[in-house]
Amino acid sequence: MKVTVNRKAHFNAAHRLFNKNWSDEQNFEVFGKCSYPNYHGHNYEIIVAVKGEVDPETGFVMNLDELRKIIEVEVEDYLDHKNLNVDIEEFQNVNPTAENIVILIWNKIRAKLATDLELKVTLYETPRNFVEYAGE
Ligand SMILES: Nc1nc2c(c(=O)[nH]1)N=C([C@H](O)[C@H](O)COP(=O)(O)OP(=O)(O)OP(=O)(O)O)CN2
Ligand SMILES: [Zn+2]
Repeated sequence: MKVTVNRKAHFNAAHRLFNKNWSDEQNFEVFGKCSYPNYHGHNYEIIVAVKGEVDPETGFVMNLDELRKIIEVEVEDYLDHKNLNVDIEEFQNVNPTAENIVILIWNKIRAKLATDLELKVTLYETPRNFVEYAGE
């Protein structure tokens, strides 16, 4: 019997969505206001869902305090109050869309979890725009 444990977190970050090979007009056509050159910010919310068997000795799938610490180091310390285009190595040549941000977060958390645990990350870029990634 598998159970999913969830932990919410948030970070604030600035970004600009654009393709460097396109003109400002082309970028505005595709990315709209998100392509403005001087960046803009979002209050990102995440839900980290870890699924696995309940350990009969602890009653835990995993200790949520351990998950809290992983998120703090891998997500909050890494992304909070950063300019994603400028400060984050992975976005030097990759557009920091919600899709690409959730993949980055998933990869960083995945590397810290036991292999028998399943992981899904949900990222809210705005209260109405959100993406999900489970490593498929
Ligand atoms: N597939 C994607 N589409 C869009 C992304 C994205 O990351 N992936 N990102 C953006 C913008 O960065 C941003 O999310 C849009 O912000 P905003 O216009 O404020 O979004 P809302 O729809 O929530 O605002 P409303 O008030 O409802 O207009 C765009 N597309
Ligand atoms: Zn944006």
